[in-house]
Amino acid sequence: MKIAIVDYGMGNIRSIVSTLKYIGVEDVVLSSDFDTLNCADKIILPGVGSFGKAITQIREKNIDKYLNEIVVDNKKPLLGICLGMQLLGMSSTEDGNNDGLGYVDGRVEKFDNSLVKVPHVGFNQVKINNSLKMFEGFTEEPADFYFTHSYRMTSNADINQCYCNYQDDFVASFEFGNIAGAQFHPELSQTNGLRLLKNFIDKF
Ligand SMILES: NC(=O)CC[C@H](N)C(=O)O
Repeated sequence: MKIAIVDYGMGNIRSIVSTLKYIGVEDVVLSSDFDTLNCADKIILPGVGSFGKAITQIREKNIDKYLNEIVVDNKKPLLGICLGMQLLGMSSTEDGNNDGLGYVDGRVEKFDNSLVKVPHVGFNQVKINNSLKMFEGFTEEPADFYFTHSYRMTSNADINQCYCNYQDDFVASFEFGNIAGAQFHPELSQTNGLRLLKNFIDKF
C-alpha cells in the first residue's frame, strides 16, 4: 500500500507520516508531482495554515490540475484533512474570497467570535454516520475527535456528511464517492483517529 501525501508546503506532514507508520503503512511519500501522486494507491491532502495561501500554492504547482485527473477523473481515493478538507469545497472567505478545488458543494466561513470562542480547539463530538466507510466499526456514538480551526464548512447539499456542533452544526467529515474529508485531525485524535485512518487505508 503506497500513500502519497500532497506536498504544497503547508501541512502537518510529520504527525501524519508517523501515525500512518504506527498503523502499519510503511510506504508513504510526500510529493507534488503528477507521476508520484498517480502511482500511489491513495492520496492525503493535509493542511495547516490559511486557505488563500494554500490554494495559491496548489495552483502555482499545478496540483489542482493533477488532482482533477487523478482523483476526479480516475477516482483515486483522497482524504483531505483540516485545511485539506476545506480546500475540497467550493470556496472559503479566509484571506478574502477564494475558490476551492470544487469537488464538493460546501462553503467555508469563519466562526462568529461574538457567539463562540475562536479558534475551535480541542476534542469535540462528531455525530457519526455508520454508512460512511470511514466510520465502520465505530460503536460509540458520538465519537470524539481533535479540532483546531477558525473556519468551518457548511453545505446545503447531501455530501454524505457528519456534523459537529459548535456555534451550529458544521461539516465535521464527509464521504463523496472516492473523496473524503475530515475537519478534525485524525492523526491527533487518539484511538478514534487511528481507527478512521485505518478505515481509509483498508476500505477505500
Ligand atoms: N489548523 C488549520 O490550519 C486551520 C485551517 C483554517 N486556517 C481554519 O482556521 O479553519
